Amino acid sequence: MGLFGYLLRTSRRPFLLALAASVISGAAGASFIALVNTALGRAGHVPAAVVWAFAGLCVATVVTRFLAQNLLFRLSQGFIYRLRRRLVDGILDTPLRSVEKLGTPRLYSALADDVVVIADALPGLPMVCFSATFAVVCVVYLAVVSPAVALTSLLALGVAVGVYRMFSAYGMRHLGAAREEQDRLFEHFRAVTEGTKELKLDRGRREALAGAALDATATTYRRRSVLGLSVFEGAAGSGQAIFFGLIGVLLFVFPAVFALPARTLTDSVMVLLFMVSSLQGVLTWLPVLGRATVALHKIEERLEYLEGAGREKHHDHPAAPADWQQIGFRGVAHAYPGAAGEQFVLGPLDFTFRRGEVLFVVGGNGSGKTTLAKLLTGLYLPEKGAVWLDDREVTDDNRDAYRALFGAVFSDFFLFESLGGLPGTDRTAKAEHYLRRLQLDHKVSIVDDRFSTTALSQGQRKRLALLTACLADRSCYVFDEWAADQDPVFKEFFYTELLAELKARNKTVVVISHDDRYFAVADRIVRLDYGQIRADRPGEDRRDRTPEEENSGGR
Ligand SMILES: Nc1ncnc2c1ncn2[C@@H]1O[C@H](COP(=O)(O)OP(=O)(O)OP(=O)(O)O)[C@@H](O)[C@H]1O
Repeated sequence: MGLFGYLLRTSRRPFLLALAASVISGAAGASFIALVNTALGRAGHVPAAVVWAFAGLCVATVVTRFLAQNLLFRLSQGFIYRLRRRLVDGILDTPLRSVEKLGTPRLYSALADDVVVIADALPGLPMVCFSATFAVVCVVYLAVVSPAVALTSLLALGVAVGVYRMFSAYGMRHLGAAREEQDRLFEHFRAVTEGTKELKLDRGRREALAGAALDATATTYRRRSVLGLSVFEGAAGSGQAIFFGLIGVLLFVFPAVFALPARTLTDSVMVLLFMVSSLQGVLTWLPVLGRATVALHKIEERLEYLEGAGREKHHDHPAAPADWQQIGFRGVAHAYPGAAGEQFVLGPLDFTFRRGEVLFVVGGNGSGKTTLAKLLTGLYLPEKGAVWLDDREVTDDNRDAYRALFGAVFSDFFLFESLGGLPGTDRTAKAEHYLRRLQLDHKVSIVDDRFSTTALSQGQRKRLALLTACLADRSCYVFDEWAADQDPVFKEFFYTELLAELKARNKTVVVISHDDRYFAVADRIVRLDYGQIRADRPGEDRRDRTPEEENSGGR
């Protein structure tokens, strides 16, 4: 669907209002030209009514044009906001796994670039409406002056539209191909911004990635864009040439064939010149419209993907019972398809997480610990089996409330600067308390409900993430290799003080860890091995295992 159709569907009333204002403005503008011609024809004997009409049309053209522009500016800003909002809501409401499959570069590209391309194109819409109406009124005026001229102009308009459609189909193909390259460009940009250190250290990779690969993609993008935009420019040039040709026909052919009076000829040519200058703006805007149409298709494609992946329900479901006693996995399984057809499968798992226990999940790299944590926290939906909270199955209807039981720090955590949304009117005091305990009070303070800085070492940033999780005050915590970046003092604090404290407050704590030195603090240790639970035993019992055994079992 084109930009006009989309606007009509999503913002019918304001769009039609703006169109009406543009149409009135275009009609007033063209009538103004006709009036000028009439006044020129009277050669000094102009009736007062014409003078008043002249003044009225001056004011009407300017006012309605301003009104149309203003309405469309508002409409386009609202449209952009709603488009971004739909994308953001789509990302937040779509199951995490589907968002992961789409990948951040594609989402960034839609949010940051496509929306801006559309925003750039929208202000041109009033001009199109104005010019289209202007052209219609001019043709009507020409029909009054000379039906033959009007018919020829209509014919020229028809040819111009036909040529444009032919060109634009071709141009759109190239702009579409350029847009595909843009996703790849964003992937390279991500590699450059997130892999700056590695690229600085490694000239070979820098040249391969930031040089050859980026250049190749950028070159294809540029070539396709230039070709697509040039085709549109070509369409604009052809449109202009057709109108110049029309004026030539009027000047040199019509007087001979139709014996047109000189006055009629002058009027017609003058109107056509105004028409050409009014259409000129539209013609230069066509490439912008082409890009915007491609961008809109891309956004619609992303939205369709997100919506097709199934919306998660976020409604005001009653909170999960605060006194829950256990979370049960019943035949829970999750599979990641592999590149060469092979896949990693976690489960099917039958397992119970008990209230108030400290449970360590151990196992080699890639054995499925993080996947298990995502299933436990309700971030991944089980592909098979079900998660049960006491005697209630976690379903689409109550998953949002179920997720509210968890506080988590994943190994790829995101640190929010703001404390907004965290519970408690005294959260600043609590945050300051934890800052002292985590020995960050000399670095960070709370200013206006935000951390004064998050420009810290990775271990310190993880401490802030832990602080945030603690402020959320949930009944079950998941820490995915939290201590991996901590110095010995903080490892000790985490494993011996914090875990004990959380347990004393009847929290369930699931700790993914490779720190075999501290396995003894666990009430229970679960060892994963190639996606299966190989051992589920009390904390003490694992002492007969070597660290190598504890950490084996990945791919
Ligand atoms: N986003 C993903 N897409 C495809 N496959 C994935 C993805 N994440 C994980 N996997 C696959 O799932 C397996 C288990 O990954 P997971 O992150 O759960 O392991 P882990 O035990 O937490 O590993 P580690 O100790 O290295 O953090 C991996 O071997 C990998 O093949």
